[in-house]
Amino acid sequence: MSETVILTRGLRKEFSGRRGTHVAVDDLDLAVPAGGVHGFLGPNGSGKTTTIRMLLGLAAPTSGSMALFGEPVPQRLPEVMDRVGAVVESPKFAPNFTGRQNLRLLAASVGRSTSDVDEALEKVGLGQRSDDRYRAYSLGMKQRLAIAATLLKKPRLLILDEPTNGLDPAGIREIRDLVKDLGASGVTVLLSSHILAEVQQVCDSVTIIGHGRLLASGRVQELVAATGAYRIVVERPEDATRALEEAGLTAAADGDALVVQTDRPGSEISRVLGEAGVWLDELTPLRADLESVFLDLTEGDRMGAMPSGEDYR
Ligand SMILES: Nc1ncnc2c1ncn2[C@@H]1O[C@H](COP(=O)(O)OP(=O)(O)OP(=O)(O)O)[C@@H](O)[C@H]1O
Repeated sequence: MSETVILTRGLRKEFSGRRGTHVAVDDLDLAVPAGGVHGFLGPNGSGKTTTIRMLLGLAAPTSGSMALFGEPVPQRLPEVMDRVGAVVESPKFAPNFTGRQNLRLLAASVGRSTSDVDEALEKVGLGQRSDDRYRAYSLGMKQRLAIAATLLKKPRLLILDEPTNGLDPAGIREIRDLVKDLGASGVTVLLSSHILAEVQQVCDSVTIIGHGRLLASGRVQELVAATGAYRIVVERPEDATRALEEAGLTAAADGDALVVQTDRPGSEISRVLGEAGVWLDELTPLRADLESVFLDLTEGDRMGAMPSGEDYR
């Protein structure tokens, strides 16, 4: 069985304010397996940052337990922190120094070499821009430098909290490609986001939360399992519709194709049509995408979390 890199059990965080107690994280069981990219998804205010802050010892849980690499945290954080890199808040870099100079300073303070710096800059693809001043960097370049800084210690777990926030589409694509490469290189990446399209393209597995509670967790392929519908293309749609209806199946026209809603296997459709002498050109199972799964699961949470009229993305 693969190692569980992040594990929480019954994790809870309450904030007390003038208006009483607010539960930001509620009985959360999180399990992130080693290797690949794990999406940590939820609408704004659902408790992602609070969970990450607790894992990193930046906030104290109200109750529950947490472990990183099997070691209880925060108790044993000092022992595991050299295996963990995190970009949670925007890191402070010197604006008049170049990206490379900033990283060299950092490397010197943590006992890393200039070749470690070069390697990290190479990995995040800053290339020649490494020698430009930090203040001239775009938001995406700043984000990549922040990731390069965490790579200096060659972490086995990388925690990125909404790394594409505020980036333009090109910047989002760059970070997405980088995260994908890092996951493929053997680093376990926890990627928090509320942008579904982005996560679906990079993540191997996901945890979806709403109002601090676990809503779903698993491999992306499993979460977006077949919806019980097939799209078929046949030469004689009228004959196909009739044959399917006689077999108790309904088919609705969808452009040149037909959509058949059924929980029966696709082979059944092909048998019914074959027996009626209608041959299939195409039969495709229709799948929900992660976005529809997410929207279904978090519908109530989004309504609670967002002021009316605001786009939660
Ligand atoms: N220090 C704090 N004091 C009081 N309430 C807080 C504090 N930090 C977070 N919260 C509240 O806890 C809830 C969860 O916030 P959190 O930032 O963890 O959500 P998130 O899922 O990371 O959201 P986003 O996607 O907007 O970053 C929110 O209702 C937030 O207002």
